Amino acid sequence: MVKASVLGASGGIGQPLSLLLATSPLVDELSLYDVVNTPGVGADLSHINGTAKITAYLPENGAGLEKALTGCDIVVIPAGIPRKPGMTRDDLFKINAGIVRDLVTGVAKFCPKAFVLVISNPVNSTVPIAAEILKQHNVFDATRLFGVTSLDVVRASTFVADVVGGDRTKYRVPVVGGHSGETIVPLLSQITPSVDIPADKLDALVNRIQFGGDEVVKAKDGTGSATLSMAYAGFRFAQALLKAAKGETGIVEPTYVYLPGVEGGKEIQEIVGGLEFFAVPVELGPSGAVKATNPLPSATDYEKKLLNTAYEGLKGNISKGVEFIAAQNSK
Ligand SMILES: NC(=O)c1ccc[n+]([C@@H]2O[C@H](COP(=O)([O-])OP(=O)(O)OC[C@H]3O[C@@H](n4cnc5c(N)ncnc54)[C@H](O)[C@@H]3O)[C@@H](O)[C@H]2O)c1
Ligand SMILES: O=C(O)C[C@H](O)C(=O)O
Repeated sequence: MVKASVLGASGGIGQPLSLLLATSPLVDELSLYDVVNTPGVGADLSHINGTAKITAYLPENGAGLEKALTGCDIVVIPAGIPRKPGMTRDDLFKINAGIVRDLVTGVAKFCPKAFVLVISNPVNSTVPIAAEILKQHNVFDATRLFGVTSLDVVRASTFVADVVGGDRTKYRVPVVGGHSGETIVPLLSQITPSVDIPADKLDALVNRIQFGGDEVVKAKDGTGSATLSMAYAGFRFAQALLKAAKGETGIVEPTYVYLPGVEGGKEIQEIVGGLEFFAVPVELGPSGAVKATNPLPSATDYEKKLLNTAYEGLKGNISKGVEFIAAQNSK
């Protein structure tokens, strides 16, 4: 019996992500939680003749979150405001930091052993916030907390195929670092199946992967950011985790994790200048993150330059999240 929950289920990502989870044979119960509209979204999804039972909750002064989360094995969090043109993901911190703090407090209380998948931006900071909250409640297990960076991986496969041709579903690109602009580092020298990116196309391709989110924000012209591709990517990661939890082996997906708490992470932490959070391809298993793989030593000189820039950006983003919680504790 697998219970999944989507927090922010009525939103642009939440609805299509919930649709995908509702039709997954790996989910037995899907609980939808949002501050608005979950009765309607829940009624709608409950007419699908899938295997998942659909439940839907509004806050009800805290009781709704408790009911949504109790018994959950996996919690996906796309709650929070999206960007408008001209904004950075960090501009979302002011509002989304508090939303993630409160929702993860619910996770700590009502389903402390669940896998937690954070989509809400800025991921580089909201995942450290989630970790601090779970630590505060003495339930932090780094192998169960994931920043979802799958959209960068999905985009990388698509954009590589746009440049070199071939089957876009087959390219696997290790994308490491974080999830914003220059903290997103695609290791294009390690694509499988291997491809040669023409030297004169490399800068533009890397830039497109790093700033792919901006393309959508611009095209949506003030109405939000990527939702459908994000739902696809978020479902892809959730599904990988659920398959691994059921015992399927050999599943490796890039994700933003707390390095010191994942096997293989400490050695990566030394390379990335001591950063505690970093996205790398992670082997998934029944308990979540089984092993962080380390593609960094094989990075080309070109990629090492990108990595150095990413380290700088991430450092500030991570401490901003950690300090946000520390400041609240000292009040
Ligand atoms: N990780 C990624 O790759 C990635 C990709 C795309 C978007 N995002 C981020 O995901 C977030 C959501 O984007 P969206 O387009 O779905 O936004 P949206 O505004 O369409 O939906 C957000 C939903 O969150 C709900 N919400 C707000 N506060 C809440 C709370 N306290 N509890 C529960 N629900 C709450 C809102 O009611 C809304 O339904 C944004 O922060 C966006 O930047 C991340
Ligand atoms: O660009 C955004 O703000 C949303 C998301 O992080 C994305 O990469 O599409």
